Amino acid sequence: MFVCSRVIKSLLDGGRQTKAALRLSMRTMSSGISSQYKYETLEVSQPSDNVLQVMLNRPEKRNAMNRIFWKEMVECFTQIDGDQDCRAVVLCAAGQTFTSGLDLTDAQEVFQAAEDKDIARRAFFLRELIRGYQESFTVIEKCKKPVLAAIHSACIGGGVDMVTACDIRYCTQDAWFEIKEVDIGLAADVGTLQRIPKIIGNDSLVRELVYTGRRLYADEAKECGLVNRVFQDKEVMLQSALDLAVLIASKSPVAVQSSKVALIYSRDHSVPESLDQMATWNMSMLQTEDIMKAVVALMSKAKDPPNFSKL
Ligand SMILES: CC/C=C\C=C\CC(=O)SCCNC(=O)CCNC(=O)[C@H](O)C(C)(C)COP(=O)(O)OP(=O)(O)OC[C@H]1O[C@@H](n2cnc3c(N)ncnc32)[C@H](O)[C@@H]1OP(=O)(O)O
Repeated sequence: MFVCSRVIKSLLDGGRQTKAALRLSMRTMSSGISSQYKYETLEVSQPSDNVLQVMLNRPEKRNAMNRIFWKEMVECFTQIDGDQDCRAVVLCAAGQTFTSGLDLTDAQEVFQAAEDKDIARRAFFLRELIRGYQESFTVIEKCKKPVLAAIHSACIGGGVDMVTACDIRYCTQDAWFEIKEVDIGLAADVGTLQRIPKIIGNDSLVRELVYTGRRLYADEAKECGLVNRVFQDKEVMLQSALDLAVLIASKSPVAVQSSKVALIYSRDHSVPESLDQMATWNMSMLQTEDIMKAVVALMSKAKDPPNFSKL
């Protein structure tokens, strides 16, 4: 009886919330998502309900990562994490190149700022700087909404750091990846070395790529598991990435976002620790109305997915 009344209540609430959500989403679309997400190096759009597209937008510089970009990534993904209307994100890039990585001209100026400091102060400055740049991509992992990277053409240096922090990677047939840092005399320091071994699970290949800076082309990237799908061109890839984001956004946000948190936790912890985290997490999440809604929809063979409330 209790379960039954909860089901009916949740269905009724769902109806009310659908209308409210529809009104809000119409309002959002009419006021324009770009007025809520104002960035210089990133263009944010809403291609579909509950889905945001974040596009690197310095095509004339091949989307090189300058200091504004490093700052805006943190602001943008923090904003997305708190955006109840967003349930999945597509990360793509404008122009002919996905990204040429670190903006070498800008970086030179940034490093020069510490030149006249004493050696210890310069070291502290650089440490803070690197920690800040690391955060620009870790924020993708901290954002509970799944982030799908749609990569075309060149993905160099910092680009590999960035996409390895994403949940899912698609690329075009003409895509190539380059862990370029060795060629500019440094060890990659903003995420690639920490994340890529866990993604492709081939230590020998990782070391080859890291020590040589050679290009990894689309087919090999798929073969080793860096990407899971390769598309003939950018347009087809973006449509497929959007379709996937829409599908993810149709699921319970409680289920999807809890899964992301658990997957990242378990990557960094032992199986027993991760099972414990899962049990503690789900002792709250199992009480969600989403389970009831999903089960009712499943059992009644509903054509459309249930309307899950904002999270
Ligand atoms: C704390 C440290 C944190 C992060 C560290 C990350 C490390 C890295 O990212 S290492 C990788 C650094 N990047 C590179 O070495 C790539 C350099 N660029 C290229 O190889 C090429 O530009 C290209 C990406 C292959 C594209 O070639 P093409 O299509 O022929 O374009 P270009 O004519 O070369 O460039 C057009 C325009 O963009 C400027 N530009 C390109 N890349 C960068 C860059 N990385 N930094 C700054 N500017 C870049 C280039 O200078 C041109 O500018 P103009 O004003 O038009 O001359």
